[in-house]
Amino acid sequence: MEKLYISGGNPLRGTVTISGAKNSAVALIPASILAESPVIIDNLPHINDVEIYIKILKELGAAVKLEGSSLYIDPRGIQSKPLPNGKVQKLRASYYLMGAMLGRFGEAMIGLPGGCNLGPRPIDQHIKGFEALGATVESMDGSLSLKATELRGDKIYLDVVSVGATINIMLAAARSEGLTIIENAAKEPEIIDVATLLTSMGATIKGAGTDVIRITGKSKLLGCRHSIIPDRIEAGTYMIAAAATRGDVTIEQVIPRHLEGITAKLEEMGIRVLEGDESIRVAPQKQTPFRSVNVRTGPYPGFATDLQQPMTSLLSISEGTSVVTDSIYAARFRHVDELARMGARINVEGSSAFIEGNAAGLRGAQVTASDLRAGAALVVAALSAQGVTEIGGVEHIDRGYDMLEEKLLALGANVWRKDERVGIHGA
Ligand SMILES: CC(=O)N[C@H]1[C@@H](OP(=O)(O)OP(=O)(O)OC[C@H]2O[C@@H](n3ccc(=O)[nH]c3=O)[C@H](O)[C@@H]2O)O[C@H](CO)[C@@H](O)[C@@H]1O
Ligand SMILES: C=C(OP(=O)(O)O)C(=O)O
Repeated sequence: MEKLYISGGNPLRGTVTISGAKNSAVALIPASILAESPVIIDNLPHINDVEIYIKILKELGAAVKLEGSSLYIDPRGIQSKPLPNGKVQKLRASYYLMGAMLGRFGEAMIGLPGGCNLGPRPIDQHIKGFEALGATVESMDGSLSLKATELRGDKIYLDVVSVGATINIMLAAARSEGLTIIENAAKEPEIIDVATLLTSMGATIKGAGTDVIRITGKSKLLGCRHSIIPDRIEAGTYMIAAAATRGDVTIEQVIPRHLEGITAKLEEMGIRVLEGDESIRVAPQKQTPFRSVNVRTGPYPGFATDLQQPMTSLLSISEGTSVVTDSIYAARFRHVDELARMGARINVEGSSAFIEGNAAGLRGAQVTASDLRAGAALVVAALSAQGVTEIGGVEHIDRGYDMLEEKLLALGANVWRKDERVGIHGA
């Protein structure tokens, strides 16, 4: 069992380069299934979710080669096979196999997805979309079976703004006959990224990034080359970590517009953030305590729920009371009890955390990450704390942070990983 150790208190200083976005990568890889010639995806992050997806594609019969950060996928050998359990349960984004396999073969049998345990995460809107396109969807023994003799475009109004449903419907619609219109679509940058790939493959997609997306499908899509957008959640995590350690960090290879939600909140706390064209700097701070703020998560361009947990750590070391409300995942507060072990004072009521900030800071402790961003929250807290923090549940963090220790070490953090069975890496 691996653990991450952080001896806190070092201000992070220097530059860090952000990797390609996890939530794009895990949609672009299955999107390649729809093509009838090779797809090359550049700027691929080296994270566990991507590794699992590569294995799934190989299992389906694709020829896949990873060279550095470029992934070559030849989807021609892919066969329609059931994937009831196993790897699909290890990540959330395995649900994209439903849209992609349905689009390519007119059938799919996929186990229900895994991913972070954030409370209920239904996929009824995905199913509603597939049914509107002409598929019959049946639930059996923890899997969904989808079948369509013909996929035909339709108008689909999403009852809930959903990233996954928007992308999944786009995938199936890209190989459907005629026009599909998604209303009340999600507007996250990763949706534009997937639309760009599908357009390069030959589909016609208008309106991605707005709440109405129009997709005109093609019976045959071809391969292409595509570079993944920067990971705004990884970037936001480093911004928060820089502030929490009162460091001076330039975060490179980002799209600052994608970071407006977090930038605005940091500035409201009195933290200096300087925007470049493709970089963002969290500059040295005055020694006065950070101000408390209230945060409410929302669909993009609102404050990202995936940054709510690390933000809670920063607010724990600010002055005054902050209220953090997660309107996307009401139960996304499993990090709170762990932060309490480090001295944070947080009460959760309903979908809100009431944080009594303590500018004197946190102290190292033994903690466990229950999910990916809970892990990020604990890393931020540990970097700022006095003493050593031992973080378990590292496998969750590895789902989404590319070269975390290497990047933190280069910024001056004192971090190492220990596998109880083998010894120490990266000290
Ligand atoms: C792989 C991936 O991209 N994961 C992201 C994606 O997850 P994911 O795509 O699973 O999240 P959604 O955008 O679908 O979920 C948003 C909200 O809609 C609800 N909902 C969703 C679908 C549905 O059919 N029915 C329904 O009720 C969910 O329970 C949630 O409350 O967006 C989330 C919200 O930005 C992020 O936290 C995740 O990092
Ligand atoms: C919730 C997340 O991921 P997933 O949807 O893949 O579980 C996340 O990236 O914070």
